[in-house]
Amino acid sequence: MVSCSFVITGASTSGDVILEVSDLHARLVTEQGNGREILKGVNLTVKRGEVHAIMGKNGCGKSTLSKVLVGHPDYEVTSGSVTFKGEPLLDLEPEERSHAGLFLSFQSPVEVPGVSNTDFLRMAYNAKLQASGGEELDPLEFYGFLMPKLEQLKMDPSFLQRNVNEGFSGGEKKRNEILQLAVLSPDLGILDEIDSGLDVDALRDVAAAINGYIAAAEKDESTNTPAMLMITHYRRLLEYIQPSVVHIMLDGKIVDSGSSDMAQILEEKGYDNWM
Ligand SMILES: Nc1ncnc2c1ncn2[C@@H]1O[C@H](COP(=O)(O)OP(=O)(O)OP(=O)(O)O)[C@@H](O)[C@H]1O
Repeated sequence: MVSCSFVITGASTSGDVILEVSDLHARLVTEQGNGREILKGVNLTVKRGEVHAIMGKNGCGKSTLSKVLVGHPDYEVTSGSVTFKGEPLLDLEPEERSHAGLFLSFQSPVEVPGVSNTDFLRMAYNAKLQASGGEELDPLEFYGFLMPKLEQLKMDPSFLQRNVNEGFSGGEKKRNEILQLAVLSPDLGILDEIDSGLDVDALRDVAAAINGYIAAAEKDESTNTPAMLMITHYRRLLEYIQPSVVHIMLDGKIVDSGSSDMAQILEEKGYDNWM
């Protein structure tokens, strides 16, 4: 079993608070949503070097939380606050949040016909470099940057020539999300049900790719220590990637937080234990 407790030593920034969510309320502003409140007072503190898992019943607001954090236009924050790396997050545009170091993996990654994976990754990487005043990488330089990432994640280079997610299997799409994560190396990576729809082997491969990313981030002294927030329904993922904290979310709120044992209790007793 590949297991990794993501408690990073070495980097001086490990342990700093990276995300602070305080009494966050948000409602839907889509036509069908009818202004319904989904987040009803979420509190969450994530420090560098930690992996947090959020588990909760269908429809309790887990994905909404992740989308509100990245600034999805379907939701409006009605009260509460979020700071990211010590600065207010909610006034930033989605693109600015990404450039600030926030990354959300898609639950159902979209296909982008006609755009090769390499070009897509290079555009995303260069946009981030540009935003921080860095110099863009040309295709050759980017290739040199990308190849070690592929090796870290044990991904086949043939992935790069194909169009983004076009014809990819479910497991390949999820691994491609992890490749994007590794290229952008965000301060906080949010993985929304990265394990959904995967068979046992694909889950192991995706978990190994995440652990590969974590191990590389651990060694890389040139970047700040990142943190991860994983939304999942299944304990199985947490057997491969051991979280620092597990949160239980019910009806728009985090109602309990604890060690990874909580996922075991959840499996045995169900959500009734918290209702
Ligand atoms: N864009 C939207 N339009 C209409 N309803 C929405 C939208 N986004 C979320 N909702 C509703 O808000 C509620 C919370 O949804 P959300 O996706 O956050 O739940 P979840 O906890 O991630 O659920 P699951 O575990 O099933 O993925 C659900 O009732 C959902 O139908």
